[in-house]
Amino acid sequence: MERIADISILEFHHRQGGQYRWITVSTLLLAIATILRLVSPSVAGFTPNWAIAMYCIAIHLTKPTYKQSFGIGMVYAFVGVLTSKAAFPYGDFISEPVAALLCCFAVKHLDIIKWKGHTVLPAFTGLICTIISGTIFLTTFKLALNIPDSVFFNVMLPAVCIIGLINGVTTPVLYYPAEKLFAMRGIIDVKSEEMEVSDHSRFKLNPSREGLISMEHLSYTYNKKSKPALDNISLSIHQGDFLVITGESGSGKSALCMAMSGAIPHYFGGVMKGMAFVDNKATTQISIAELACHVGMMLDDYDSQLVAMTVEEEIAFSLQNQGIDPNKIEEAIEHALTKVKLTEYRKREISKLSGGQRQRLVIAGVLAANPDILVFDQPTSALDPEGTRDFYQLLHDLNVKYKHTIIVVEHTLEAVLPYANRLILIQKGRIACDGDVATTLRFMYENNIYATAVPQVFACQMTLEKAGCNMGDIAWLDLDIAINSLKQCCPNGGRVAC
Ligand SMILES: Nc1ncnc2c1ncn2[C@@H]1O[C@H](COP(=O)(O)OP(=O)(O)OP(=O)(O)O)[C@@H](O)[C@H]1O
Repeated sequence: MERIADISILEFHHRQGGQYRWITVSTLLLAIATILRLVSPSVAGFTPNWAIAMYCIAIHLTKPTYKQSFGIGMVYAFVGVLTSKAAFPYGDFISEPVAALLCCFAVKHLDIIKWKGHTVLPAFTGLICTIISGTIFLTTFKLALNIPDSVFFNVMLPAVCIIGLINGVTTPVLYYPAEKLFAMRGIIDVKSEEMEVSDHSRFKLNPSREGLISMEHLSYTYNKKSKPALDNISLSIHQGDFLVITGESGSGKSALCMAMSGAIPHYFGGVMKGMAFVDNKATTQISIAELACHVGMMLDDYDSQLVAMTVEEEIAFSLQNQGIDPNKIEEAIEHALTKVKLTEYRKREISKLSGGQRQRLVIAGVLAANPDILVFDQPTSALDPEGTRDFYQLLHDLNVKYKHTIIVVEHTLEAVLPYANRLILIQKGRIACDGDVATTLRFMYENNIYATAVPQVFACQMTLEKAGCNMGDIAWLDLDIAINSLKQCCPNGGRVAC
């Protein structure tokens, strides 16, 4: 294992789309191939082999490993066998994985094959993979059904060569629009911006700070961006913290949350410098699935995280995804519902829940993995004041009663700050201030940085202080604190001592 002396210069490059994009792309193309196979007319008895063209395209676009390519070939074979009208279609189980592996080899090692500076690999793999796959398939067909040699050599093999030639044209013709489409949807990178993916597995990476999460000189620049979204962030988050992160729109708050959950760098394409550690492990050395056991995240469009029909099905789905023992699911559902106070809604359809209840359900689903840390990105943007108050009371319970560490990104600070022990102000991707709530609010007010977000009651205390009034040491985070503080300053209803 290689030791890294200066973690701030360590870089990690990642392509857009995440570790499972090979599944997304190959599955979508498989659906298209199956439809085309069923509806495309034949010309002089010949049709392209859509399946081979499509998995070659998927392998070109996502560059899977050999194991993953084998998986793609097997899935296409299954669908091929199920939809085939041939008397003996089972040769697909050999021919498709072999051709997929061949395509994977070509993508990894034969990218040098060029014509006038342009790659001709899609055409080459379309041709070769079809001929090899077809030959294997027909050989099994011949052996199984005892086809005479004369038919095999004079009819079947020439037919395979013709279909190979057709696929040699079809594959590149489909490849370029597919590349454009997937790049437009953000599933893959545009070819010209594609970068090598880094591998940190050979490094020995240990945090130099203590904490459930620690970030060391972390910078992150999204693909196609010149300015970093995060710029040299160093911080530690400790067990039991209730941390609020605030800052102007576009300052990098969500990016910071993404770096905590591992979506940066695992999903988003870009360049990360420095390192984020979760539970003392570098996020570049563990998978998103493993990170989800430590950090649970609720997105601002939380409805997109709901997938089932009823409340209990939703939580059961999360639990099954975590691989929880089926005998323990019942108990875990009950536990998660108790934590978010939704027990009485257990059988209810999700469509019949209010916005606040759906939000609690998302939290219950996140809690199913039993993460120590819960991250909420602008959770109350769709809630009314009462819903917002209830929501933060719930987070307070999760923090105090169930010992979860809470991280909240918020613009509207009044409702959340009474529960927080720490407030971070982000400005242009950097930490402008990190301290207890009163210290950061004072910094914002005095330096006029995002001062519009400072709660009015705190701004009032600052204004009185500026006027020379001594308002005591306790920060006015809500009206009750302010009233008590004022009562102490003027106990007999007298005038404030200025
Ligand atoms: N997927 C992305 N690809 C490229 N750039 C992005 C992406 N997401 C965010 N950015 C850019 O990164 C910077 C930080 O964005 P981020 O969403 O983290 O800000 P934010 O503080 O959470 O903003 P808001 O309060 O509006 O949600 C912005 O300049 C934004 O345009």
